[in-house]
Amino acid sequence: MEAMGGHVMVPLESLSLELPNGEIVVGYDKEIAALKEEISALRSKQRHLDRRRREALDKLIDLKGSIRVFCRVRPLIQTSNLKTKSPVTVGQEKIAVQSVGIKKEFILDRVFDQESTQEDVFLEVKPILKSALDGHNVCILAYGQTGTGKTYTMEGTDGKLGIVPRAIQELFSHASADSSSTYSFSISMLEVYLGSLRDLLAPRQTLFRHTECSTASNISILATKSGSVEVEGLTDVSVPDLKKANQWYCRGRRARSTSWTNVNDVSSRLTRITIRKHGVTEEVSKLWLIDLGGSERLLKTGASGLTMDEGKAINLSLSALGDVIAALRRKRSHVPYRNSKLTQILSDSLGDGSKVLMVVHISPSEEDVSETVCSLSFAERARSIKSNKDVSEDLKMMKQKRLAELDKEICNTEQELKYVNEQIKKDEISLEEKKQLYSSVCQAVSDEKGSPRSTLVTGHIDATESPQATEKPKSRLSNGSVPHFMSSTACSRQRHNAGSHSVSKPRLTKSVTRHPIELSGSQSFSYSSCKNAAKARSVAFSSSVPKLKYLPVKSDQINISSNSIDSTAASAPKRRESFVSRPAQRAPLHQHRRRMSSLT
Ligand SMILES: Nc1ncnc2c1ncn2[C@@H]1O[C@H](COP(=O)(O)OP(=O)(O)OP(=O)(O)O)[C@@H](O)[C@H]1O
Repeated sequence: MEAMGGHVMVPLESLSLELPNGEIVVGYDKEIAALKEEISALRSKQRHLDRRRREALDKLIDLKGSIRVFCRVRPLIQTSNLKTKSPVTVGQEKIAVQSVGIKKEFILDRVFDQESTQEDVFLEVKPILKSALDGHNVCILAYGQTGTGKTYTMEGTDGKLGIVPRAIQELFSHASADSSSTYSFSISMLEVYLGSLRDLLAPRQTLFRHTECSTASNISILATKSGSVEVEGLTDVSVPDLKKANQWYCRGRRARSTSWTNVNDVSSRLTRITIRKHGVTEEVSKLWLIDLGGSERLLKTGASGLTMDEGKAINLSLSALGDVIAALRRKRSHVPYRNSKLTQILSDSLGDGSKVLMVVHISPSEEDVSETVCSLSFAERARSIKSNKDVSEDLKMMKQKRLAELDKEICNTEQELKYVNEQIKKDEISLEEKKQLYSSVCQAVSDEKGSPRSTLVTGHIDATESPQATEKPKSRLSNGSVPHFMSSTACSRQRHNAGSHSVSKPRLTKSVTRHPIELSGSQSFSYSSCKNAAKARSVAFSSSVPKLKYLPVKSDQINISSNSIDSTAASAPKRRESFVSRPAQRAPLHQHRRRMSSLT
């Protein structure tokens, strides 16, 4: 505090605030600095945990195989009263087909029986979605004979949502829970029919089935030098929230079902979600969700004409996909992506660093048994991991143990991350509240009418009777009902008890800390005006927000007016921010002394 023309100058950082309940708020800057420090430490922990989680997930997926194949058996649809035994027997990772002249067993990564629910399937899909959020390109494909449930698995029905709507939901919920990064998503949908591509989200849909199909698409596939693929001309809609994403997804579904009538079984439908993760660097990844055309063989259907062409096209597309997967599995240097439109589009999402999940669908009916065997043979070939039957028991056990360890590590890290994320959110809210409170005080200063150099009346101090109290307040501990930083001082409690008349007078309190109020160096506080401003402002504040009340004076910084020099004056730091008292509002010295002593 300095003396200026008979006015007492109080360092701005000495400011304290009084809450409506009489509590005194002190040490704001320390609180804010501590919070900032804590948030920064939590963020660094968050990055560390996220790295650990990613590494564990990568290892887990690699160990499980970057091309995983599941099988789902559709429930039996009874076409006649004749009850026949299903040729299919299902285990957890095993499926046996037994019929006249057929006895085969297939090993896959996971088999879902007829009773499996959409939730069961999605639970197994979830880890791969995390991989997509971590920056890997991911492909989830539904393969199988017509009518075996591909669309049911991918899209689902109203009450039983399939993988696509659940995945969209999961992406948004993950993005909102992850405070370490921000994500943005966009969606595209297209259909591949007879080797042509159709944009399902284009503003106007072109209906074509026969001659138009070769000319209707203006989509072209471009491979960039870096190996990524651009589908030029394909509509890509940015979706800021789940609602918008669902709206566009439904629109794409409608476009598909209303335009190319009756081609659903011979066309492949692709939904692409582009994930942008904004952090220090931007990571872009693609999540492809694909409902492939029916895989039945042409000979069986006895097709001719257009149906024959459609069958050939889908067969070409599926066999090209099979060839690509086989080449990838065998780690061949040449992967034949160019053999079909489908594999060209997916070329950067099936290869190195990508994760592929294929859900092969089969019918439990006796009449479909040969198609079932074909589909399962395709499935087994596609797996990147050798069948367990070729692996020794010891190795199997070791693998299971390692998988369980990684699973546990991911689970624990996610728990820790969840806790850290919540803590960051809480701290950020708390920090924001404190900053707002401070900015309100600053606003009170700038509201000072007329003068940019606002003044704060602190009371007159006689040269001979400078305050002696220099000790810190004994306790600022919370009484439990308010945060600890808002605990009352002895002074506030005394004043609160003393009645309202004393409240109206300017007071001196000890300041404990500096307050980093963002004022220009020339600004200072006027007690009276601030009090009024703060009172007025308290309408806008929540009821718990304090009004400016106190005139904190750091006693060891108290300086005396020009003609009476305090002994501490020489050592007192001179600050540009100061509060100047007005003689008319000076408090008698004895009042001041009493108050100062009450602080001890
Ligand atoms: N797991 C299941 N649970 C209950 N109903 C199912 C299941 N799988 C398929 N269905 C039903 O079987 C019928 C055929 O399924 P769906 O249309 O999904 O087959 P699809 O393989 O997509 O056929 P397409 O190749 O013609 O598109 C639908 O009525 C669907 O609701």
